[in-house]
Amino acid sequence: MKITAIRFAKLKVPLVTPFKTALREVSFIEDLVVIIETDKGEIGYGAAASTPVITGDTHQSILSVIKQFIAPKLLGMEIENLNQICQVIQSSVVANYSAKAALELAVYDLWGKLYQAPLYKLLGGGSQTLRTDITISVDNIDKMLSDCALAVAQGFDILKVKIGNDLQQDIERVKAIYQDFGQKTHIRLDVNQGWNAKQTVFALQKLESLNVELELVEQPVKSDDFKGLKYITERVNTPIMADESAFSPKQVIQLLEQNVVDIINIKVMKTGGLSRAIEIANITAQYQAQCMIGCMLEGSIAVAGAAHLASAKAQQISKIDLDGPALGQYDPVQGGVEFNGPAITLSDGPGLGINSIDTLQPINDGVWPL
Ligand SMILES: C[C@H](N)C(=O)N[C@H](CCC(=O)O)C(=O)O
Ligand SMILES: [Mg+2]
Repeated sequence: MKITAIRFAKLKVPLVTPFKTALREVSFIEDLVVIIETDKGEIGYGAAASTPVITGDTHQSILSVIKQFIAPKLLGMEIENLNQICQVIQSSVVANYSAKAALELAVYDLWGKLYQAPLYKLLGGGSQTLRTDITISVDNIDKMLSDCALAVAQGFDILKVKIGNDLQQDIERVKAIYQDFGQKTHIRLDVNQGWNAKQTVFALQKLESLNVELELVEQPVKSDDFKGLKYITERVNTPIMADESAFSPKQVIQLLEQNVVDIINIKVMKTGGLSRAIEIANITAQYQAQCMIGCMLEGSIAVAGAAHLASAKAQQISKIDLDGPALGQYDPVQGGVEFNGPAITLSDGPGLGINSIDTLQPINDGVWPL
């Protein structure tokens, strides 16, 4: 099965409530969809989110990097040579991880179709169902409490609470949420780089002294502040997780080798797809460190890839933050992953298991080669 062309489209889904973090605020899930065509008539789906404040990638940059630097090298390649294709994708250009992720996802989808098996089975096998947390956007305390109540009513028992835009208010937000929901849910915090090291130690020691039990705190300080992360990890009992600091296998080795953090958040938009995500999951296992599979605010095409990986790598990946599609008003993708509250069910169809996609908006000039 040979790669013959690549098509591009956009997919836009309105959110139930605006997604607000210390880094950005958005009201839609917007994916650039990549469709790889083959000489056998099979197509593979991949997708990428635009998160310039985290990856530096936009839909425009993803599209031009694929067309200009990567796609010309993929034309004619055999899907059965999966590792070789991933190597070409990874080495065609530096960085641009979201572009690489979208392409790798579509290639892995086709690999499953070639062997007529769901991806999680080809990757080693695992459970067909997973449980995700849900994100609570940073907002005023009343809105955050009502969002938590809604999430709990929908069956979620792990809340990923966004904070990081005001230290004192953040402490009050966490205290209020813990008071109302701390007994019935696990609470994760994601600061999205909003604090510095001393502020983090102050806030977490304060919360610990009040017996506020947090499952983990994600990326409290700037992505390049490894010294700050280590300073925090050495001074608090709450587990510290790296997100924006952990893109590459090399960074993950440094983070774990030097005891900079306790946990790693793997996202395919940061690793450049599944091949490096697998590599990082294996590295965390070597260090006997825990890891999470996470997502950007992205729809269910890319999340399906991450979910198949999480299923097959359940020994390494113990925490799941794949709630992107659950935050949308609807899911235009049929097959793939199905959400029912916190439960994610993987399709048993081949590859990612996607059957069809509604409301795809083709992009002008969005076919390669033209
Ligand atoms: C959606 C997911 N639960 C999440 O919170 N991801 C964020 C980044 C999302 C974005 O800005 O698109 C994270 O873990 O930092
Ligand atoms: Mg994060």
